[in-house]
Amino acid sequence: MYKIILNHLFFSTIFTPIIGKQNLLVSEGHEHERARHMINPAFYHTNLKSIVSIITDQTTKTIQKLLQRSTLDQSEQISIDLQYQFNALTLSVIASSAFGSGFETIANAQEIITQTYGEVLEAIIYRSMLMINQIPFISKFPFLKKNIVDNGARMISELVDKIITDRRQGDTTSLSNGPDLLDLLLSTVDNEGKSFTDQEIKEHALTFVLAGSETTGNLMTWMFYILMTHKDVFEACREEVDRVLPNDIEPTNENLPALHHFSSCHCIREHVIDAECQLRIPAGTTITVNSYLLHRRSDLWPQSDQFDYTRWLRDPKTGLKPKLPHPFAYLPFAAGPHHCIGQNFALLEAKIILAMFVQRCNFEMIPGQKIIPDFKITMRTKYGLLARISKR
Ligand code: HEM
Repeated sequence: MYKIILNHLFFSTIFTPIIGKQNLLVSEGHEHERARHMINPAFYHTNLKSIVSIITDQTTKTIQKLLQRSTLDQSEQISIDLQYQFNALTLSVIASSAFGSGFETIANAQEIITQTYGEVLEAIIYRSMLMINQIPFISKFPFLKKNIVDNGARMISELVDKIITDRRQGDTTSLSNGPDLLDLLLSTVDNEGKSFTDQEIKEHALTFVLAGSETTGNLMTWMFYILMTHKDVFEACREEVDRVLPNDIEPTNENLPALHHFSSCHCIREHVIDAECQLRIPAGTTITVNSYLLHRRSDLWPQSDQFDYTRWLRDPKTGLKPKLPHPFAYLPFAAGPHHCIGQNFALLEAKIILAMFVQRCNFEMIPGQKIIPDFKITMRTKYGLLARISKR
């Protein structure tokens, strides 16, 4: 048996222009271990409690905006692209959690994070697909969207510098009733009592925004695709939310644990992991696990191509989670030292968004559209997910 050491070349070459090199996603070895140790506590369940109000606030705003749009013209059948909306919502949740009130008060902050950040990412992915980013010599030539990457990255960097300075000076605060991710990054220290530098803080915050927006946005999109195509799943969720959160009560830390159905989410993502396996693979080899196929292996999962949330429900007698068919059979958040640090954050966020939409809205899919998975690091729907939303 060989321990396979992972090489994060893929992430470092592709995302460096926007997140730099001193962050969890890209760093390795001692630097990564130190940062992980310093940041881990922010994502413990107890510390995430203060994020709940940010998620409910942002979700309430999105629902209000969508319902207003859908009632503007009753005669017209307004169709809404849920993929676009969920990606925007999850981006505003993570940006509000990472940057606090600076995200709302600093001029152009929202525009830079929601628009410029997206444009830079798109340009980076475009250039990576053409292998430009991966060849340092060619990546310096001023063509194929290089100006979008350079100018956008500079604007984002200057904005986050200002956000950090403002928070240090006490000009901005967390948007929740407790410390946010920026507070944690500013206050945490390593074993020798050393804090992160401002450059490290900036890169970690930008990495949270990068790693924590579209991933969860796509999860929501696929969840709503399931709800709109599986009436039984939708009804089970609605029955539960009406029982646990009647009369549009907002999700809180107290009532969230009673939403059992909403904890059963499936996520799909291409990624690389550390693993032990029975193949002889030279040390240092980069391996990519196709989690889409892994999660559909019929030798591991009964009725593997069916969506069945009941396979994730806890045993009603013991309260225990169901046992996996193999420790590495389910890897939406990867495994090993680089596994997703934001897993608890993502599942908490998904649960709240799902519960509030099911509680307050009716939605149906626009007929005749093609839903085609599109693999670009994460898995989106190629043409979005068009739906009609109305007030319940
Ligand atoms: C459904 C949503 C999500 C999925 C499916 C997901 C999946 C993953 C996966 C597979 C990795 C490992 C990548 C690798 O092998 O290097 C990862 C890493 C990471 N994720 Fe997530 N993620 C999600 C949400 C989030 C959120 C909400 C945050 C932040 C709040 C976040 C922050 C990170 C960070 C910082 C890393 C790098 C960790 C490290 O290398 O030490 N993720 N994620």
